[in-house]
Amino acid sequence: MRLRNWLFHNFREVSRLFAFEEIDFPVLESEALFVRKAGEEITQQLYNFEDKGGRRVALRPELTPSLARLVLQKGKALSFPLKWFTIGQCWRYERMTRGRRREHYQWNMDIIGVPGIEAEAELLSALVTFFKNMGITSNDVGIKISNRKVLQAVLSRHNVPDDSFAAVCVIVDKIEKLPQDEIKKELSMLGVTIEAVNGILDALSIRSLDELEDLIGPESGAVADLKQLLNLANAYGYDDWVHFDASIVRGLAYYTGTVFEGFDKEGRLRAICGGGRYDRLLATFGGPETPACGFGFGDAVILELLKEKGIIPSLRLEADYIVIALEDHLRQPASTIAARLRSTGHVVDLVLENKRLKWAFRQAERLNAKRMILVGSSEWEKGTVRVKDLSSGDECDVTLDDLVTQQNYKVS
Ligand SMILES: OCc1cccc(Br)n1
Repeated sequence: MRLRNWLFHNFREVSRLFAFEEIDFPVLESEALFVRKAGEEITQQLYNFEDKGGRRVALRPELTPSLARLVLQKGKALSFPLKWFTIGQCWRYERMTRGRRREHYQWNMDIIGVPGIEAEAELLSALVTFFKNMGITSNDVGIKISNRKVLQAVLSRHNVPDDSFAAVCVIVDKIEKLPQDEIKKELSMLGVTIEAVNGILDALSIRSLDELEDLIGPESGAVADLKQLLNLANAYGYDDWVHFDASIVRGLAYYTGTVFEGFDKEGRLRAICGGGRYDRLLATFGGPETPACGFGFGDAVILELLKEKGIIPSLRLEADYIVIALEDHLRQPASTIAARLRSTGHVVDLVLENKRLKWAFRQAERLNAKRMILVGSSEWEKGTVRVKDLSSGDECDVTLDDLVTQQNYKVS
């Protein structure tokens, strides 16, 4: 929990810095929100069931569809653009034999209502800010960016029907995970000719925007968008973090334009985060055409990376005081002392049972307590308590008022 809270605090800090509003949605949604026909792994592993009311429901596998539903539900009450973020638990149903987690937490930031590439540039800046705040450099992590319009241009050149586009993207996203003949087989099952498949593979191997311009020309706007995105990256000061890479398509069906993916440069981990533009999603839920883009950032890979880099701080509990009544009849004064110290903002661990002093010293170590307050009858009869500094061992007797106001005494 300390690790998770530290990570989420950093997610929240970046979201706050970018003036994004936190939102939340139910973990349990109507199954229909996630049913899509593009063959995505995320929809094939839906943690879905029928509830006692006979409803088809699912534990959400991602957050973006819920966001789209909320935007539509709020409708005219919203003033665009929306800059929303959330951190939410997501689920999938994996066979346990695969030994993979069925739940994880995802940080999402989304900008709704901005058609321009400025929205993507802002989201990428948030990602880079997060990485830098965590002590990660552009030598450790990069962000590959591309645009699905590249694939769209290639497919239309080969007369692949538009309604296969999403399914083709889902298959092409697996290009580095499956053998090439498996990819070719799955694509040909979609009616993609072998010429088209080779056209796709050629396009994905492009590594420069000039090459891309030669291949698809200026019509789709992909080259212009990517050039402007790289210019904005330079203006923000994160150009050394982002690279055009045509092989990036991402595996979610609803992306329509820019796509991006954070990766570790040692190439040992799965994608750290990913996102893109999804201008059609709200329309598919019956809403108006609404430009939108966002990213998802899971809690698993980033923690693996931070552990590998050895940059997770020691997340120790830090108590100021541990208070112990040395005899049972002193329990009430001990409670009064703890309450008075806490009312002035001090972190106090009050020993609640009859414990030996040896136990209290071990507890103090566990809590990294700075001082111990020993409430003993002879001191208490004189209106004082014994304060012991747990690093120097020095101690002195102090009245309760001096203890709370930290005046008229010094124990180093
Ligand atoms: O990123 C895919 C995913 C979705 C839900 C739960 C888990 Br674990 N992983």
